[in-house]
Amino acid sequence: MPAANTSLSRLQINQVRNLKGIRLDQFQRVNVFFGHNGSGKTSVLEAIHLLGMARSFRGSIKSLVSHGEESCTVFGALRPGNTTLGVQRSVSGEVRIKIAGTPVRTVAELVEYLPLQVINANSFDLLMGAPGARRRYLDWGVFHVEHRFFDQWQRFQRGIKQRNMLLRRVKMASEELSVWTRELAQSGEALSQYREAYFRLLLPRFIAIMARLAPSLQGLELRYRRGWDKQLSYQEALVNSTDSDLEQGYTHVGPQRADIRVLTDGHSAADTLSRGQQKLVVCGLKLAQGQLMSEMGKGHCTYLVDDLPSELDREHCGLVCELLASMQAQVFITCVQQRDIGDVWPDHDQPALAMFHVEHGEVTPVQTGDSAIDK
Ligand SMILES: Nc1ncnc2c1ncn2[C@@H]1O[C@H](COP(=O)(O)OP(=O)(O)OP(=O)(O)O)[C@@H](O)[C@H]1O
Repeated sequence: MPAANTSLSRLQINQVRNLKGIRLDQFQRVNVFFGHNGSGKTSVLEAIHLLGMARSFRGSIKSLVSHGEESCTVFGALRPGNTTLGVQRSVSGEVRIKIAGTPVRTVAELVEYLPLQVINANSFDLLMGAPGARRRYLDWGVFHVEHRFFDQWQRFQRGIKQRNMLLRRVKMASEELSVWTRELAQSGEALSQYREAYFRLLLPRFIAIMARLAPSLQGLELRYRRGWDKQLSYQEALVNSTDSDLEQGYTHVGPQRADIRVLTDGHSAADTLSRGQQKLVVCGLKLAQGQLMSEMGKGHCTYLVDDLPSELDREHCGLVCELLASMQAQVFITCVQQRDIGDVWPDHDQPALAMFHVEHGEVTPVQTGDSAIDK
């Protein structure tokens, strides 16, 4: 089992985009990567994501591997305990994962070691995208605080696949369909209860964080929808929808349709908020999850924040930094100029900052007192 409060102490990156062979072991709690466009800052975050999740947070594995190479590898060591993680992905689709030198078969085993929260341009999907993005967000949180959730989630995925296959095969309700309906009702109900319990804990933390991040945003609300009529049990809802399920060949109701609605004064936040306000809400959602995780004794998650200053004015960028600092989580953050984060990170937390200059795929640690580079 991973230790509760892990942080990355060493990182080795081979053949990830323009990062050919990088070794870093000077990490602090807050690690800022600065440099010009196209220098490789986001690729460093992607490499850490690969280490924690065995996949990229943008694009395919094929695009992640340096052009002309067959595979990319990331190796890291965690504090405390010096547990090592290693992930190799090849363009042919092969995945190799090692924990403490021992090969493991599933990504689920890996993700517990370095729980990651990403804030980047894709995070706007939380507001603007399809419900799947919000379900993944919710499930990330439930997975990391409720160890029984994953079994139910897997059971539900198996159940819905079977039931949908059957719906396409048979033309009318059958004994076999009733069996799979009952099985799905059980796992779906359990899955949904874990999500709802998690959401109830998350909501007040999100609201409190938003009051600090954007006090002028009045009437911000999150509403959870579980994916079927709230007056009915899941079994009842499935039975009621059997006819249309048979007609169209798939299961219409259930946790696979769950969603979180984000509202401001009763209006959809996606349609109402400015881009900067949307970014603050996204940061609030991600920070609330990290806070809840550590309050529940599950340790800190690690934040990967790509280009924090974009879309935010200096004051709001500073507020996000203050919250990140107060969480005591390890943070890897990118910006164009050193001062973009250096100047807004809270004074009292400056000793926790490490700066890295990224240029043409090379990463160089910079003394924080050093004014040589574009501060
Ligand atoms: N598969 C690849 N092989 C080699 N180089 C690549 C590959 N994919 C992307 N690159 C290059 O790697 C560089 C690093 O891109 P990255 O997105 O990390 O830059 P960045 O520093 O985050 O830039 P920005 O500030 O513009 O977001 C870019 O110059 C890009 O063209």
